[in-house]
Amino acid sequence: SAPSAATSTSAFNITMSGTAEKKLAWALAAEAKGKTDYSRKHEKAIEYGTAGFRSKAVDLDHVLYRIGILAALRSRVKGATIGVMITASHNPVADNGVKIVDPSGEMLEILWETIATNLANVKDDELSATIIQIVDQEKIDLDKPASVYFGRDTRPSSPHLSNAAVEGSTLFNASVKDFGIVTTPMLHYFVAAYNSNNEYGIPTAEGYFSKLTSAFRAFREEVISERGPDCGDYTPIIVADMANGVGGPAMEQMAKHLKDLLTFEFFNVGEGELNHESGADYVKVRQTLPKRVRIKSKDRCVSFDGDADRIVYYYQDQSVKFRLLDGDRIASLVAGYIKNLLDIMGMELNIGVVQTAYANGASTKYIKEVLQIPVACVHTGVKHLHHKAQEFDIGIYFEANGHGTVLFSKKAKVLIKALREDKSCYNSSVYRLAGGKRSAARKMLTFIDMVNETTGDAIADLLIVETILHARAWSVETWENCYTDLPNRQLKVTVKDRNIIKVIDPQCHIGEPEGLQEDFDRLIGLFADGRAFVRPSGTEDVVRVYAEANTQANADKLAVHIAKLVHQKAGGIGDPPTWVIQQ
Ligand SMILES: CC(=O)N[C@H]1[C@@H](OP(=O)(O)O)O[C@H](CO)[C@@H](O)[C@@H]1O
Ligand SMILES: [Mg+2]
Repeated sequence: SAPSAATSTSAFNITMSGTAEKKLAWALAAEAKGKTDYSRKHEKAIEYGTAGFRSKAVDLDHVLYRIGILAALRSRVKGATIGVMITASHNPVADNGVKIVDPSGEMLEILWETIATNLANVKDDELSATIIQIVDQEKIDLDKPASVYFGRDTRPSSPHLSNAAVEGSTLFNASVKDFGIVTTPMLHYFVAAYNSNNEYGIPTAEGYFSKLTSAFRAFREEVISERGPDCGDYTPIIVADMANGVGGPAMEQMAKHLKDLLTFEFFNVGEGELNHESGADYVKVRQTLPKRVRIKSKDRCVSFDGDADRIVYYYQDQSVKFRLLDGDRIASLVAGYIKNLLDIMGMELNIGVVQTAYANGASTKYIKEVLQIPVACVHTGVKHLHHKAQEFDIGIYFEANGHGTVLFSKKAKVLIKALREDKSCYNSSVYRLAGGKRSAARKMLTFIDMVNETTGDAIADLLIVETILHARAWSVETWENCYTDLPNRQLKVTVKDRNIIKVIDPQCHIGEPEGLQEDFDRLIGLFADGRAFVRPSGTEDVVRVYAEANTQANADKLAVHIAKLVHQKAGGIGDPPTWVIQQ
């Protein structure tokens, strides 16, 4: 409705328009409800970190309520639907968290992270003033409609926290749609699809599964029509560890769509504790099989994380040795295949891979030197990778932990479509038309429909990996033979204040404490192929240590030495780290 004429209120003795009245009334109501139902019960500050707010679930009531309010405000600023996902991803089951999804499905704009952090931390009786401040600063028109989509993971605390957020949004007059238990990438997709007026897809679970699986099927048919049904060393059987998270129900639904093409053997689909001794993070960090999974030698296995935005592959070789194919491997596989299609199409698009310091040095070398594709290194956190990848016509980004996707620019899509349709850009200097090219263009376009361009998506990534392995007629071993990983080790160190450590660049060189980088450098110099760095985690109260070297024993040794230095120079808590304890 239109703002009403200016009025004055005796209580505040100021002249206000209808919107100002509404602002005050809503802000006061929010504060009153906050005090009674969602009060801030502790003094611990919380920060919108690498992946939103994360903490012990019991500390989050007020945060979720306030984020519900913020989402309703953000929706008005953007004139679009905003997403709120309640999850703490791979964290233990007692944790929880929340992230906000912006209109085109990407992570919340960085400027608003500060606004969110401030709103989450103010005292109960400062809530109305803070809300008013946000409304004024961002010039938010409360007469505009607002719409918020909600999703949550399988944590026992999630329904309650979701309700808190829904109440916040409802109080600010947002229309609310709760998708219940969904994967994080599904919620990103729903938001993007709805805001695109269904151009990106239909914003329902069925719309999501049918978009991805139709593309998967179409791609297979294209490959089979070209080369026949023989797919060499590729086998369509996958052992899948779902970490007792949202991946279980989602994958079971997806598998139904593709039961004639892929066979799954599922483990950890909800019978046990979330992320406990299973899941992508457990497998990646420990470099070992998840528990409660039965596999035979050479079975191709995957693990998702708790909210199904990460995937890692692995298998056991003939000598029962665990072999990991992580996010770096997926990036290499995808980049190599896309480059190949571009070569067939004769299309000179600007393609790049985005990694972080956690990428295995061997993968970076392979992508640069063998695939001849440029590699960019950015700070940890998907938002950084996503933004960097947008600078390319085709940007492939993956964190080593298996979180990533592929982004295609508008220009890339238009050119590839034109080539497939053999119309508008015919004879353009960008490409030459010849036999086989249109088939490659068709493949690229179905590939684009199969990836989730809004964020890393374990289900979509599984489908693209399976597609490429099938198209290349590769086994998991052929894939692994592309390059040999440098042995590496990750450790955690608990310190009094992890933010004492300041990194100055994406490679994580240390700015503070002073002199620590020089100590690291001296140590690293003693190890062949040595590389090591530390950074404060954005999701856990620890400093993370990463080291790689020519042998596993050396990588372990380097990691422990670096961890000891951190403990010593940055206020370590408890005993200095040793490898035995960390295991
Ligand atoms: C080494 C590592 O895997 N770090 C993860 C982890 O962040 P930290 O800031 O390292 O806690 O969680 C993030 C969110 O899932 C993910 O983006 C990131 O890659
Ligand atoms: Mg996750």
